[in-house]
Amino acid sequence: MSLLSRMSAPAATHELAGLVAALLSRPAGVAPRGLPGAAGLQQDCLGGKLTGMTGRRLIRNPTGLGTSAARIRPLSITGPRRPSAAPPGTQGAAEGRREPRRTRDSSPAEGAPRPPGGPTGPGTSGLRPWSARSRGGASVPDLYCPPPVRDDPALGEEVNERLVGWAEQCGIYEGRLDDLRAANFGRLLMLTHPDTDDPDRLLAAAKCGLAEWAADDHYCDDASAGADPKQLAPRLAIAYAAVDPAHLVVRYAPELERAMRDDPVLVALRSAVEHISRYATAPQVARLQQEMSALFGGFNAEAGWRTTGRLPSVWEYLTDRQFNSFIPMTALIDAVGGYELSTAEYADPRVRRAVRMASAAATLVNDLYSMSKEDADSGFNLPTQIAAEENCSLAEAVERSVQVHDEMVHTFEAEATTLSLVGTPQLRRFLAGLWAWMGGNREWHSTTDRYHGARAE
Ligand SMILES: CC(C)=CCC/C(C)=C(/C)COP(=O)(O)OP(=O)(O)O
Repeated sequence: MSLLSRMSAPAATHELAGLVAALLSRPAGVAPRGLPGAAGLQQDCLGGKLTGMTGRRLIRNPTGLGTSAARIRPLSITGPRRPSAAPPGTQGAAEGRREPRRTRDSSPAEGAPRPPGGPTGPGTSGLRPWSARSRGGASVPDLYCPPPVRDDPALGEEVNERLVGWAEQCGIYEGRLDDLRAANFGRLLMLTHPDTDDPDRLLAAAKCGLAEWAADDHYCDDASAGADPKQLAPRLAIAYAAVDPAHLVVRYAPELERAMRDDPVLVALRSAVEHISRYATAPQVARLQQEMSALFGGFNAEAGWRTTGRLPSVWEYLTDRQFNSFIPMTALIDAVGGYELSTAEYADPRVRRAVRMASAAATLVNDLYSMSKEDADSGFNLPTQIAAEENCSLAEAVERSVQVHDEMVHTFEAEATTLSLVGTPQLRRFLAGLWAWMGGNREWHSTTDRYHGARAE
């Protein structure tokens, strides 16, 4: 019996649950009475004054000529399937852009499809326990995590097939396409972005995620796929140029271009960013680039630990996991959903904190589920770092890792709740999107062959 199989998934009860459910069904800026943490709203983390509990928003909705498309109705991610608007300012702007085929509307309606796990949104997990899902008899870790909002295997399958075809064209995971198909990254995207049913939007985001994973596998983790810590930093510098184009003078540009075409990881990164740019606005693409730059910095830290043979301390590892995390994937939540969170709001330190907490917690889910695979790859994960530093058994270290995860999720939940009061409808929708992302991420990790297939066992 594996370590993970001895842990059971409990009811994710939480005192905020009912209040947050009430909050998410209200218009922005209207607080339910007695919301825990409301006092913290009076002051932001830098000591500055917030605009007030029930008053103005963190960022005002845009007003004036031409801004009506940027306003959206209050969030309900359990709404019916109807075509939604393209991201503000992007309609038909790029050649080849496809409109969403099926995208979920944000308005509630009678008879709307209910998510498999019951009520959703930050805080609502306490309303319905997330039931343990087992595979081959193994139960999941005891994690505080929402349920998936939507599980549509056919949609996941469609995205996955197209994704594997694209990977083959790029040349990533050569000779391992069957493993790639079985990992079912298409399902991950279907589960984590429930506010669109458009396979092409999901595919665009899936390509970004898979290209990031390919950089991790081919450059960082998997020596049999070419990973070499000594080569990592210069490789990543060039890889960043695939994400955010470098502009060389005429004499040298062809050599860079050749390098971009010769390396499957670079081909994948460039192609993925090109595809998502059909749906994302320029500020959304810039956000993705910024998060990928930080991701690559995190990859470099791991390579440093590998080459020096020094294990990171737990605080150091957790700091790296703030950047070397799923944050480039969560950064696309609004672009995939067909709306836009403004740069100003995404950059607000309180929003950054919430986004980092949620994305890092989702990454710790990866640490817990991928432990056996990482042992084989000599990769890093939180339980291993805790066991080494705190001189405890791996089982105890797993329990402590779960506590770290749960604290982050609780923190996100409370802070997302308060941010929802002062933010725009787009922010509220984005925060609910993060919550949904965490639920879908956990579901995928508990079922994917990447961590439960023959190689992982
Ligand atoms: C954004 C993205 C998909 C990056 C890939 C690296 C990353 C942040 C992971 C969570 C993958 O983690 P890890 O390196 O531990 O890989 P496996 O768990 O072995 O799949």
